[in-house]
Amino acid sequence: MSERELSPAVVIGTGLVGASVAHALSRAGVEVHLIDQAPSHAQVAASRGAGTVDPADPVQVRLVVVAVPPKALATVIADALATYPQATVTDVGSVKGTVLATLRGSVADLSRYVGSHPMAGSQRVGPLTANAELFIDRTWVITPHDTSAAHAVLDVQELASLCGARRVTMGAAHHDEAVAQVSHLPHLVSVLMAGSLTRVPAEHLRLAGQGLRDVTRIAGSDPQLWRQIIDANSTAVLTELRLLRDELSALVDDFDNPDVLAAALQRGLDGTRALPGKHGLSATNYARVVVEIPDTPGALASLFADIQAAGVNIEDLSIDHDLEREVGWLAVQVTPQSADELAAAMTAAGWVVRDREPQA
Ligand SMILES: NC(=O)c1ccc[n+]([C@@H]2O[C@H](COP(=O)([O-])OP(=O)(O)OC[C@H]3O[C@@H](n4cnc5c(N)ncnc54)[C@H](O)[C@@H]3O)[C@@H](O)[C@H]2O)c1
Ligand SMILES: O=C(O)C(=O)C[C@]1(C(=O)O)C=C[C@@H](O)C=C1
Repeated sequence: MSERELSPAVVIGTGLVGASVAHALSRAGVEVHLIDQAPSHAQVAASRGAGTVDPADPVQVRLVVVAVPPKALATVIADALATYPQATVTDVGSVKGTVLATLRGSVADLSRYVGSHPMAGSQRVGPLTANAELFIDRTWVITPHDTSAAHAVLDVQELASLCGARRVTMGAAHHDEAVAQVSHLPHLVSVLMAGSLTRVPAEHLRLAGQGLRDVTRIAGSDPQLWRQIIDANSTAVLTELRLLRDELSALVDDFDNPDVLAAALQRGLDGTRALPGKHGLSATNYARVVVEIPDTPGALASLFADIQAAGVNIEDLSIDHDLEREVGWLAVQVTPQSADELAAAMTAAGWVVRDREPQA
């Protein structure tokens, strides 16, 4: 149950993020009403247990979560503030400053509005891709403004907590500068890399391994949504793009100097180590144990049961699929001290352990 009363809540925009919030709130016992410009999206989300499409009594509503594309945010937030007179209104948009500026120009009293942004999502869209676990242990940025009421900030903090996220509070402009660096520039780099594959012959693409898939996953996102995100934060993104262009130019210009390449590779490694690890703690060096799994129903469940029986804590995991054979590989990341023990237990349980390697 919720520490603060957020019930009943309304979620407007029931795609990936909105429906995921709705699932998480419903699971926490909050009564959730779903609204979407495409009624079928709200119906699909409701049929999967995210809430109800029955309308809420507007005066009873305590919380409204707006999860529509960036261009529509300011209008929908302003409408929600007018329609639900007692509710705290938040949004989950990827950019905060431009939305706040538009609202300041159109809404007299913004005290019940507090922006927010869960740093979790995927390259997919729509209610079928939603899940209640999306935000667990992920960062949820809360961006109060100078006239946000304290109770509204507490409501949004409670929302993030009910979704299982770690809260970070900062101003809208600071948020936008940060996400240009950690989300929007990475997105564009992934897009440029994936775009370059359109000139690579198919026979070469067959050689692609997990590395290329890691680098290009987010380029598979909805171009329309991302056009709106980048447009809404264009000044900060352009600053980052220019810095990266200068770094790329310096590498190209001095490419025959082995020290320049060595420095670039080392800097990349330093960058990966600077990233916080699980639960926001500093990055840990895990070891990877890679186990082959047949592509059959129940194989993963029985593998997880054997890992649990071995008593080893999984820190992270990923699955890679063989393009030719009907198998996949589950790479389980564990502390270096547990890797030998896990590899031995897996082998004893009849699994094929392909690799056991320390990870930088
Ligand atoms: N995709 C991500 O990884 C991610 C992560 C965090 C935040 N966000 C932000 O969340 C918001 C939603 O993104 P998403 O990925 O869930 O997209 P989505 O396309 O899955 O969902 C958007 C939903 O909003 C509905 N919609 C559009 N205009 C509307 C309107 N005027 N009124 C009511 N409903 C409307 C659409 O029909 C759709 O169901 C965006 O602002 C995005 O910046 C996205
Ligand atoms: O695709 C993912 O894994 C994401 O988490 C997407 C991601 C991100 O860049 O971190 C993308 C945009 C959102 O505003 C928040 C999250």
